[in-house]
Amino acid sequence: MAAASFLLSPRVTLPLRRGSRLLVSCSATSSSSSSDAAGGVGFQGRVGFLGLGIMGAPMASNLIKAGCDITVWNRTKSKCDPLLSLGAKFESSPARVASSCDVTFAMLADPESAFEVACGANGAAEGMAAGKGYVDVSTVDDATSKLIGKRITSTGASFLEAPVSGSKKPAEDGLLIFLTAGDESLYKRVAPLLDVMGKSRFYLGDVGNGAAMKLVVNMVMGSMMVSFAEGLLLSEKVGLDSNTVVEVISQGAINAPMFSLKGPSMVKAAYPTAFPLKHQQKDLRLALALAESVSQPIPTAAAANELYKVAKSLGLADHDFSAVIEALKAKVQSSQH
Ligand SMILES: NC(=O)C1=CN([C@@H]2O[C@H](COP(=O)(O)OP(=O)(O)OC[C@H]3O[C@@H](n4cnc5c(N)ncnc54)[C@H](OP(=O)(O)O)[C@@H]3O)[C@@H](O)[C@H]2O)C=CC1
Ligand SMILES: O=CCCC(=O)O
Repeated sequence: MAAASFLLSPRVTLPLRRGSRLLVSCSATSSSSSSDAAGGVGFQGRVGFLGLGIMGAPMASNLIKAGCDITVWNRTKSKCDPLLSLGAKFESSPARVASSCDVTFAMLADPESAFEVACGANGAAEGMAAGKGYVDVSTVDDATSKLIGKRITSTGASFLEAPVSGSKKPAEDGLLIFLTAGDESLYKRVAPLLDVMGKSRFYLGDVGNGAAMKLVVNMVMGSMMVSFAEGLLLSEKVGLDSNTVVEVISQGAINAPMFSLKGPSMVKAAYPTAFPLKHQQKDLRLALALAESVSQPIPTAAAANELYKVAKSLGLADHDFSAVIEALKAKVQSSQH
């Protein structure tokens, strides 16, 4: 196959950075079309799910609705209740989930919580053993992912990192994009489950490549949002109608679903949380560290990160990341006084 060529389905091999190969597996199927009778989705065994926040809850919910045998745990136990009503089982710690399940997924807030839940006291690693699998779908840095992978595999179990692109609605609709790396046989084993929760999946090789891919994507997204916010405020200042700006952008070369989705509510200063601002700032912080590790300047992302930090200090951490526009508004006000 020519170096730059690729096929859309079902599997694609592309050259990977640093001389190795990138194996890309694409599934163009949606959750419903990929389901079959066996175990609901073609996966035999019990599935654990740790972390039932904005993303974890709908992902686990889709697995239950597809007929999977799901056991859940969440630090705040009350968030398990809607899943238990749908038929999930409950265990009282990550270790107990892992020991009672064949494969366990984790969707945690950040590197610290992902490490704690996997490797801390009563963590998933304590319930792991040969034949089991751990799939971490949280957004973390490559170093944390490697540490978690090392601890999990020290038990004889397999490890796959699989952060996702796509937010609350794609999680609800089973349309996420999985950026996986690590144990390839575990990747193949859980593919039917990924296909319930997502519209496509990429296998990127060694642990760390999935985390890096996710941070690159979210670095671009965080900077795009700041640029968009600047455009909306500038247009308002010069007397343009912001809704018309959103419409014009949506018809041109810089159209992005994110602008059309978030723009109308940003104009109304409403920020219903899909992707919490604190997580976007975390991803920019991690992307900056990734860039520093290879001496790559990313000045636009660095500037965007500063604005998200200001937004956090204004009490906007749990709002949607589009609330970063409020940090720009605050800057204008402070420069006028
Ligand atoms: N929202 C989005 O659009 C997307 C988010 N992501 C990433 O997915 C991950 C989860 O995001 P999201 O669901 O939005 O986040 P939420 O903040 O809604 O959920 C975070 C989850 O982590 C748990 N948690 C936090 N700290 C700890 C801890 N110390 N110990 C145990 N559990 C803990 C929370 O438990 P509790 O309920 O007790 O607080 C909750 O289950 C993040 O890494 C995020 O960057 C990726 C793609 C899109
Ligand atoms: O990590 C969050 C990503 C949000 C999105 O892809 O829309």
